[in-house]
This record gives sequence, C-alpha cells and structure tokens, in this order.
Amino acid sequence: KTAKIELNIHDRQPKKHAATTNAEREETLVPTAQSNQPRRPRTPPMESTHTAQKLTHNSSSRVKSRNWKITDFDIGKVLGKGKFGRAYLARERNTNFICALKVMFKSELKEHKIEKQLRREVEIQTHLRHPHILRLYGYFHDEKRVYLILEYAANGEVYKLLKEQGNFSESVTARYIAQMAGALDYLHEKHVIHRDIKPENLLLNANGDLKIADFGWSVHAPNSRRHTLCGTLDYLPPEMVEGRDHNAAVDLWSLGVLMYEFLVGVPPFEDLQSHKATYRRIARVDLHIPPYVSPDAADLITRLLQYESTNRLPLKDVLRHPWIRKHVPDPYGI
Ligand SMILES: Nc1ncnc2c1ncn2[C@@H]1O[C@H](COP(=O)(O)OP(=O)(O)OP(=O)(O)O)[C@@H](O)[C@H]1O
Repeated sequence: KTAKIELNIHDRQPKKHAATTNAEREETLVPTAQSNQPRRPRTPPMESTHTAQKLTHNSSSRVKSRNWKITDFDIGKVLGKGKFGRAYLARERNTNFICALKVMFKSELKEHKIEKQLRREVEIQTHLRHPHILRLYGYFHDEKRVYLILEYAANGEVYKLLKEQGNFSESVTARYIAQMAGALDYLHEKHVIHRDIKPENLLLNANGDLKIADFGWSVHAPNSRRHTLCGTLDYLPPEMVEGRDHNAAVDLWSLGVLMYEFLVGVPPFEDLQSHKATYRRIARVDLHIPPYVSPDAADLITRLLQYESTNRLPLKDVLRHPWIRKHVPDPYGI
C-alpha cells in the first residue's frame, strides 16, 4: 500500500538554470566525427553477438553491468543537461545502433546521496518492456562516471514542445494520454508506481510517440519507506501533500494533472504566490476547467482528479472513455 512522504519542495526549475555540475566543468566526452561507414540494421546493443554485456538480475536481485566501455561507442552531440550529468547521442560501434548515453559523475551522485535512488531507478527500468516506456539497455562505469545506455528519443522533451506550442489540441492530447494510460497500466501490473509523472519526464521518439523516461521516484509497491520529495508540487495528489499513505492511484491523479496541463498549458493547481497556496488548492481539489475544453475531456479530467484515491477512474476505463475513443480509434494498439 504505501509510503509516507516528507515534503521538501523546490520550485520547478527550467533545465537551463540547473546548477553548474562537474559534468559541465569537466567536459571530457568530446563529440567524435561521424564516420561514413554504411549503417547496418539497428538492433539494440544488448542483443548484439559476442559483446552480450546484458544487465542481469542475479539472485539477490541486484542489477549488474558487465563489460561495456566508453570506447564501444561513438559519441555525438549533447542531447541535454540534467541535474547530475549530460545525455549524449551515441552509436554503438559494433552494431551501429543509435542510442542515448547518460553520463553522471560518481562524485556528484555521492555528494547528493542518490546512489541508492539511481540503483533503484536502473533496476526498475532495466526490466520494463513497453512501447511507451524508454528502454534502458544497460549501464557501465569507469573510475569517475556512471553511464546509462538508453533508447534514443529523437523529438526530445514533451515539456519543451508544450512550452513552444502553449498547449496541445484535444486529438494530440488524447493520443498522449492513451499512450500514458497504457504504459501506467503496464507498470501497475508489475507493481511499479511511477510517482513522478510530469511533462519534464516524458520524451518523444522520431514518430512522435511518447516515452516515460525518468524512474527516479518510482517504487515497487507495497513500499513503506519514507522519502524526501524534491521537485514541483503541482503534480502531487492530496494524499501525498498531506503525508498520508499512498498507492498506485497517485499516478491516476498525475495523469489528470498532465491531461489538464496538455490542454490548458499550465497545471490545474499552480499558484505562483506560494507552495502553501498550491498545497491548499490540491487538498481542496480547487479545479477550474476553462470553457474551451470539451465536455468529454473535462469529464475525464474530473474523473481522474478525485480527492479519494479509490474514486479515480481506473486506467483500463481511461482507455475506454468516450473522449479517448473519439480521438484514438485503437487505444490499445498505439
Ligand atoms: N534518451 C534520450 N533521448 C533523447 N534526449 C534525451 C534522452 N535522455 C535525455 N535526453 C535529453 O537530455 C536532457 C538531460 O537528460 P537527463 O536524463 O540527464 O536529465 P533529466 O532527467 O531530464 O533532468 P534531471 O536530472 O534534472 O532530472 C533531457 O532533458 C533531454 O532533453
């Protein structure tokens, strides 16, 4: 059933204002010239032949990496900066497989005491296989850094697209929400709660399909650990801001917040005055849906943003909702 939460809320930081990290100061992964070799068919590096450095899950359920090293990859452009490092476009030399390489400094992981969190993130994400969940193919490390080999999402962050466009149309939103509902349903069946659904954690691949990308706050349910929550308050459900027990229904609430933000451009309980004000609006479910949102869309948002977690519309019913049906002919096949 759940985890007790300690709140330690910070403002939603635009990525470019992230604090300077070792990764920025010590830029050692110099992009290499792209080779002109013809491309072979792309297969995930894990499935490549003799290098088979697949992450394995041993009996004590610790995830292990084997043998990958930085020289197995050609490094391309910087895809972006996170709090703890950078992501690079990369190509595995043996197979020409294109991927993203996320590089973090061990010293920073230690300094911020997030090694455990990262280990959990890697352990969870490695075992997930879903078209709308970003694949983590493997990881390796050297003396100073940890590297994650990730599926490449060519169209970048949903957050950036949303800021550029202001909001999304109902048909685009319905497609994203159906993809999210499918992915969350898969996670919940595996007893994983994501707990940090927001546009910053969603990427888009070359086809414009959505990929859940960040498992930093995910947990296996049931879970009884206490956690310090950093990040935006906007997506937290009443039970989490009130420090009560919570379960997988937290992701249903966040899906409602996400749907609102996609259609309106700002999250429903945002209050720029103070965190306290946002907290109050969440706890009261102080929801105002603008009149330009269609009645069917408003109905789905309202069914997800229910104070009582048991009253939130289950994910399978989200996929059957008339608004999804109207815009997404085959919500199970997307
Ligand atoms: N697999 C990927 N495909 C394409 N772009 C990516 C990929 N992974 C990361 N990026 C880009 O690089 C940026 C930094 O990624 P990173 O995972 O290091 O940080 P983050 O998780 O977005 O941020 P934070 O560390 O603050 O949580 C992302 O915001 C995104 O724009």
